[in-house]
Amino acid sequence: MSAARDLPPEPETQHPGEHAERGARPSGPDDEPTVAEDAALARELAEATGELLMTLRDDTSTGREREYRGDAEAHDYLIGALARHRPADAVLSEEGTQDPAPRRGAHRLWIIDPLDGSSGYGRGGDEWGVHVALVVDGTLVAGAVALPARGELVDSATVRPLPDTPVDPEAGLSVTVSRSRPPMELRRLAAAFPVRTVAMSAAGVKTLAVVDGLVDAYLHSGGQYEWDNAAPAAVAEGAGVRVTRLDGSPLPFGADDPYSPDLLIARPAAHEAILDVLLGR
Ligand SMILES: Nc1ncnc2c1ncn2[C@@H]1O[C@H](COP(=O)(O)O)[C@@H](OP(=O)(O)O)[C@H]1O
Ligand SMILES: [Mg+2]
Repeated sequence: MSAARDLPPEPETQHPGEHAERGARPSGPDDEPTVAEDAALARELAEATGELLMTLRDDTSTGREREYRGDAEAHDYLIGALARHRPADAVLSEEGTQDPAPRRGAHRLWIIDPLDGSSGYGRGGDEWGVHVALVVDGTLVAGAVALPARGELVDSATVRPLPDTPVDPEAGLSVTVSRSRPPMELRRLAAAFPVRTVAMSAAGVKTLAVVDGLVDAYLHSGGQYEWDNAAPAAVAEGAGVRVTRLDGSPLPFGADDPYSPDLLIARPAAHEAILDVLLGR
């Protein structure tokens, strides 16, 4: 037997859009749910949490109290539902404990943001969402994003593939960015080609703007957390949209520290054009 054959197998680095069969089981025993079943559960839970948040929004007055209750009640609902549907799985939630011990080394880890864009929710706007994603052995395999006030609900297994087109350097690119924390990299992009900046709140709202073909890219720097981008990244990759950090490396998922420094979510040609500028290629 050769030395190479004695080595343990390479860890899987598949992302949702790369599964040959969208329903394939990524790893683990045969009685585990398939990716399609997990994506369907993510969708069902994001939808139900969104309905809960819509009811709460209509029953409370504008402001911080609504925001806090939205965060807490959506978290409690999702934690309870995951405990019923997937009792053996670990969960990382924005509103949960930050102690990594209970989820460290988990085979299956749900990463949830029960209410992304909570300040917009508190104000009564429509730029907020629910994120539910699943990471298996460190690989993002499924996710769903609900934007209940906009009537949008997508999951990584059934999202419509986004067609790609070449970048026209004369026309430039449209890039959605955080309304409150726009990235400083915009200046370097604008020096290379025309950039139309579109400010939006909430990571799911910006990601779905790319997935729906309304803008070419979503660029963020200055920090975020895994719960902000796990489900959006899963849905984007399911649609054939590229998701990386600004240095071109994969986004981290399942680390002890859920901090996620920066990201670029863009259709393939736009992703390449933007990284060419940022990396000086
Ligand atoms: N610099 C930063 N540090 C930490 N979190 C950030 C951040 N910039 C954005 N985020 C988080 O990313 C999500 C989307 O932000 P934005 O709307 O500005 O794009 C928000 O999540 P929450 O609303 O769940 O807190 C926000 O808190
Ligand atoms: Mg968030």
